[in-house]
Order: sequence, then C-alpha cells, then structure tokens
Amino acid sequence: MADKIKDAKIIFVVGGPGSGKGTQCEKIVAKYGYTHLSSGDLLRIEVASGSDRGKQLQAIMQKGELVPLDTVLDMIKDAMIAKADVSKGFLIDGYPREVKQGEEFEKKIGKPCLLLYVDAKAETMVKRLMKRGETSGRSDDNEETIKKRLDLYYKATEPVISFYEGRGIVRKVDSELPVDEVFSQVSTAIDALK
Ligand SMILES: Nc1ncnc2c1ncn2[C@H]1C[C@H](O)[C@@H](COP(=O)(O)OP(=O)(O)O)O1
Ligand SMILES: [Mg+2]
Repeated sequence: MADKIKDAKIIFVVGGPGSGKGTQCEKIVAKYGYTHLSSGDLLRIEVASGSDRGKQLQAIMQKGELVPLDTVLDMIKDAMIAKADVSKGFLIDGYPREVKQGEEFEKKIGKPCLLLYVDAKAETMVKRLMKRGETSGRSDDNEETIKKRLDLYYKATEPVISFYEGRGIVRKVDSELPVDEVFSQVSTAIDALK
C-alpha cells in the first residue's frame, strides 16, 4: 500500500464547514486530474447504504460530532488503494479534523506535500451552509448542528493548521472571494509543487 501510493501527491484540504472545500476540490479535479476523496462524502455513502455501521455514523453526524478515527481512516485508505494505479494525486478533503487524525494518517498512509487552507469567516460559512441546506438534503445542514460543527472546527481543526505550519506546507486561500478567484490562488499553490 505505502509503496503503491509512494509517488502520488497527497494534499490535505482543510477549512471550516461551508468554507468551500468541495467547490475548490471539484475544480482541482477538472484541471489537474487529482482524485477527490471527501471524508464526509465517504461517510454519507456508508450512511445511505443503511448498514449497521451506517446507522451508527448517522447518529454521530447528526449531532455534529466527529466519528471514530479508525473508521474514517480505513475508508480513506480503501478508497486510495482502489485508485492508486491511476492517480497522480489525492485531495483529502475534510481530513484531518484533529491533529491526532493527521498523525494516524501519516503512520498508515503517507505524508502530505501541501495543506490547502480554505479560509472564510464564520459568518460567511453559516450563510453558505444555511443556503446549501435548502437543497443539499444533508441532515447536518441545519442551524443547531452548524453551530456545533463550527465550534468543533475552531477547537479541533484549527490546531491542525498550526501543526502543519510548523512544517512549512500550509498555503492559505481567501475563500471570501468569488469561486474563480479562490481557484486562481489554489492553482498557484498547486503549480508550485514538484
Ligand atoms: N467562494 C465562494 N463564494 C460563494 N459561495 C461559495 C464559495 N465557495 C463555496 N460556495 C458555496 C457552495 C456551497 O453551496 C456552499 C458550501 O461550499 P462547499 O464547497 O460545499 O463547502 P465545504 O465542502 O467546505 O463544506 O458555499
Ligand atoms: Mg464538503
């Protein structure tokens, strides 16, 4: 496993809920051909399957809490293995959510070459999520859960950014700007890799 993805680039895409991670990842996929793995989407697929594990996950996610570390990591790893032969890079979207998740990822999978920090104000994120909630069908896009997810983001995930800043791999993009302008900052960060 470690061998198979050794040469692939790994990018952590980190930012608050509703900051625009998914939106930017979609554009990276289109321009650079990376494989996009959203931990949230992987979990939602499991929930939709109606499995016992899915039911447990559903309860946790609806409360806006983090699901157990090994569960998410196993799902990401399986998805990476499935794409290892054809992928030159992986976008790990919405993970790590806490420093410990990052450490586990590196132990079991590999090191990121870049942490893309998608930054937006809390007020902006709430607005976008409320709007997204009108059509997303996501049970966690409601006012009460959004507040919890934001609190958890500031408490658990912001330290992740400081942790990787120490390694010099963090590039911050201003996601208050229109999507295409954010993407031009994203492109600059990715073009600088190699
Ligand atoms: N730069 C931007 N300007 C305006 N709206 C944006 C934006 N980036 C994303 N959005 C919108 C699209 C979605 O409806 C909502 C949340 O975006 P998202 O990509 O789903 O966020 P995330 O994956 O970080 O939770 O905000
Ligand atoms: Mg997303």
